[in-house]
Amino acid sequence: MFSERKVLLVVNPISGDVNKDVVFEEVIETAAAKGYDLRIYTTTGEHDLETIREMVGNIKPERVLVAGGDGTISLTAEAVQGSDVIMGVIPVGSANGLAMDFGITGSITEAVEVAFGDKIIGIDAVCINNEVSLHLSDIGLNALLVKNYESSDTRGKLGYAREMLKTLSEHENFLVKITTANEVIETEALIVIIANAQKYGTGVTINPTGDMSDGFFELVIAKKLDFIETAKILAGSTDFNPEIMRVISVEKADIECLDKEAHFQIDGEYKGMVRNLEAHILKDYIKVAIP
Ligand SMILES: Nc1ncnc2c1ncn2[C@@H]1O[C@H](COP(=O)(O)OP(=O)(O)OP(=O)(O)O)[C@@H](O)[C@H]1O
Repeated sequence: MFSERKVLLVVNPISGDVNKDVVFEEVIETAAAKGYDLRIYTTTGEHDLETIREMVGNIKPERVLVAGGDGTISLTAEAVQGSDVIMGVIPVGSANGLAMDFGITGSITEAVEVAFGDKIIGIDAVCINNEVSLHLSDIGLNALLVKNYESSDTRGKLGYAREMLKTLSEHENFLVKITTANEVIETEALIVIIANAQKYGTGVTINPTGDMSDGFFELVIAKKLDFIETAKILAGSTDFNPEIMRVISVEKADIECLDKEAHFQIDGEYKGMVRNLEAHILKDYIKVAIP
């Protein structure tokens, strides 16, 4: 059947440990039932951004469905950004923090239903040193953990715990100067998080007030690991002890590490050591189908 309504499915064959056959079956069936002409792209790990961008330009799909982890979702968002295309998310990665923040937590069948559904919202992104962060980026402790985890050969929860202990013993606090439209903060920090979303892929909420569509991002500045403040975060409280933790909502910020370089990660990908970061919001970066 020839249809003017086209949908492109992007699948990362290696993400998570989920058999992608179920994804193919569900999407093929639903696309046919809804009268969509379906095209499929399987990522290769090489030049995927350019290829998806080119396919979107040529095919002009109404929607692009993406089945993968956070990495593949961010990549696809970047490829379709600037068009009117709606992105549908089928979370099948080892880290699905982004999908969790979109409220997409059910089965593959449910995710496919949502991806073809009518509830659409605009999602902001944060531009950090000319790179795009859809989710959570940071300098300090967690970025060092991402680095250690990436370079270790262990996987899973046990491997994560082992790298966490190693990271805690290696990490040193740093001095940071943060300049926003309203204030200049100079402080010692364990971590500074640039948060568009609320939760890390592990499910830990770090930014309870985060709203991906409000035109702001949050800076979460923590000076030390503190049981009470951590418990408050987990309980969704925002009433932090300012001596230990601050959360501020901004549209733009300059961050300077004053005494040494700090480890830096964007959306779970280690980016090396940095001295300076410039971050600003990219309002309404992409349209996403949500439950
Ligand atoms: N066909 C492929 N072969 C090997 N690597 C691939 C392939 N397609 C995509 N990739 C790689 O997969 C990574 C993205 O994985 P994604 O985030 O979707 O899933 P994940 O299971 O959550 O992965 P991770 O554990 O690395 O977060 C990218 O590094 C990308 O280069």
